Parts: sequence; structure tokens; C-alpha cells
Amino acid sequence: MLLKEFNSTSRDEAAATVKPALDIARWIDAIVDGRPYASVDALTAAALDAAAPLSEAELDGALAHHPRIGAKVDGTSAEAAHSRREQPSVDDAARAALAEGNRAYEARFDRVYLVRAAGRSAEEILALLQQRLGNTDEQELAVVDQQLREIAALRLSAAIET
Ligand SMILES: NC(=O)NC1=NC(=O)NC1=O
Repeated sequence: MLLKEFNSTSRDEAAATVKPALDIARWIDAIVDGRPYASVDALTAAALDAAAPLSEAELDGALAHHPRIGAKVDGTSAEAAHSRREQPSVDDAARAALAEGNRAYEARFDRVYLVRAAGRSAEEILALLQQRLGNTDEQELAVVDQQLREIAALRLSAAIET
């Protein structure tokens, strides 16, 4: 969708356009209500700080849309298409290492490991996972919030063009 169309379309259409970027109602409302945006950069900047901080319940609700890193992404939804584009290509060794890392992360934090995957190799994603295992629960919530926002900003810049 063009930015000028996004700025002037109906509320429902605008909300449906941003939902695949981050499915959190308070965040969607803030982005939609922040229209009109002068540029896509202004829109992605809003994505990074709208509705901050996100609550644990909001984070966990949003995580339900994110497949595990290194896992096969099924489905025809807009979210699934974004995930397939964002996920790194992994060889068998990396896939096994990520599966093991995901298991360790889920045992520690009781939620799926979420990282902004676009532009990152499987090795980098795994190294970040190992680092984050040492975070406190509060520190990790703040990191997950930031990663969701980075993914949302990238998805918005892919969905809305100048
Ligand atoms: N578990 C995840 O981190 N999933 C994802 N990260 C991305 O950047 N896209 C995803 O689907």
C-alpha cells in the first residue's frame, strides 16, 4: 500500500494493514491514530516507540504469531509470509543447534525465543540466544519488546511504500 493511501484509508483498512507487523491492539491503535505520517521513516519510527512499554500479556499474545527460529513456517497468512522472508536459511547442523537453543530458552523463560531475524545469520541468532539466557526475567522482557518492535518496523517498511 502507498503511504498516501495508508494515511487516508479507513481505520479498519489501516488497522488490517499494520496487524501483520505486530498483533497488539494498543500498538495497532497508536499507529493508526498517529496518521498521517510524513514519510515511511516517520511511520517506522512510530513503530519503535508506540504503546511503550508493552505488557508481558501483550508480548505473549504477539509471540503466538511467531514460529520458532529455524522451524519450517507453514500457512498462507501475511505473518507467515513475513516470517519465511525473515528467517535465515539453515543447514542441518544450524537447524539442530537452533532447536536445542530454542528448547533451552523455552525452559528458562517459558516462551518462544524471539529475535529480529532479518539480516542475521543462524550463527548470530544462536549467539544472541546464548547471551540472552543469562538475562533476568525483567531484562529479557525489555529485549523481547525491542525485538518485536524492530520486526514490526521492518514489516511496515515492507508493506507500506512511498
Ligand atoms: N521466533 C522468532 O524470532 N520469529 C521471528 N523472528 C523474525 O524476525 N521473524 C519471525 O517470524
